[in-house]
Amino acid sequence: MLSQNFMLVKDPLSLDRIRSVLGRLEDTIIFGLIERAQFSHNAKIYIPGAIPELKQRGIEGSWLQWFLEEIEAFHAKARRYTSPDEYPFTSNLPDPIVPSLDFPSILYPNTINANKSILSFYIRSIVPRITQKATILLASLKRSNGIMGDDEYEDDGNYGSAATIDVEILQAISKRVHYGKFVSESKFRDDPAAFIPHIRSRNREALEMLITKPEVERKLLLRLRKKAATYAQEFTPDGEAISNSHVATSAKIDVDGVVGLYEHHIIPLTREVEVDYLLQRLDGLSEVEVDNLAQPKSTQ
Ligand SMILES: O=C(O)C(=O)C[C@]1(C(=O)O)C=C[C@@H](O)C=C1
Repeated sequence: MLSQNFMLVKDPLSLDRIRSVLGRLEDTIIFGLIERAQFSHNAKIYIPGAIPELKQRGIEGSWLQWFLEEIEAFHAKARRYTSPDEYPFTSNLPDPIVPSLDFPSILYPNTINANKSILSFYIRSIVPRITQKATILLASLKRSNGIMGDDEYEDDGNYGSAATIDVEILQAISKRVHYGKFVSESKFRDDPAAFIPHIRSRNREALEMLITKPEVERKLLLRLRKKAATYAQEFTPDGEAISNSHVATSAKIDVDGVVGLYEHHIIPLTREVEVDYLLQRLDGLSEVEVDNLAQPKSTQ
C-alpha cells in the first residue's frame, strides 16, 4: 500500500511525484505478469460455476471472484480501502477493525471506480496472451508423456497460485489507473480556467485533449519495453544474462504483450478516469464558487 506517501510528502499533487509512483507501479505490474506467465491460462478459474467444489458450497461466482471477495474482505478489515489510492473490486466489505488514518483530503469527492473494465480486459485479453508460452510448454510436456487432449493443454491445475497472482496484478493495475484522479486534480489545479468551460459543457473530447500528453506516453512505452525486456531475461548460474539474441525464446514474459497492455488498456483507461474525474470536479459547487475558480491565475 502506498498510503504513507500521502501522509508524508510535502506536495502530494506534484506531477513529477505522481509520475514517479506510476513508474514504480510499472515494475510491480511487470513482475506480477512474469509470475503469472509461469502458469497456464486456467480459463476455468474465470468462469462462474466452473469449479464444482465452489458450487457445492453455494458460491456462485468464479474462482477468481471468490479470491477477490475473501482477500478484499480481509484487507478491508486492515483498512486498506480507506486509503485514497485503493479501490476494491468487490462490495459489501467489512468495516476496518482499526480507525482510518488521517489522510489529507487531496481529491475532490467522486464516485469513479474503473475496476469493472480492468477485470474485463485482464481476463479477456491479458491472461490468455501472457500465458501462451506456458500453455505451449505444457502441451509439449503432455505430448511427450503421451497425455493428449487439446483442452487440457491450457489447464495446469494451479488454480490457487494463478488466482493469487491475478489478484495482485489486478490491485496494482487498479491503483495505477485510479492514480489518474491525482494526475487530473493536479492538472486542474494548475489551470482551472482552461478546464471549467469544457466541464460545464460536458465536452469529453476537449477535456481529453487537455489532459493528453503524447510525449509522456511515448517515453513511457519506450521505458516499459526496455524494463520488460530487461526483467524478462534469464540468467546463467554464473549470473550472466543470456544474450539478447536469445531473449525472444528464453524471455520470461511476452514483451510486446506488456507494451500492448499499457498502450491499449492501461493508458486509455487512465485517460478515461482523468476525464470522468474532471466531469465530477465541479459537482456541488455554487456558480459563484465556480466563477471564482475560473478566474485566470493572474487576476486572483
Ligand atoms: O502523466 C500524465 O500526464 C498522465 O496523464 C498519465 C498518462 C498515463 O496513463 O501514463 C495518461 C495520459 C497522458 O497522455 C500521459 C500519461
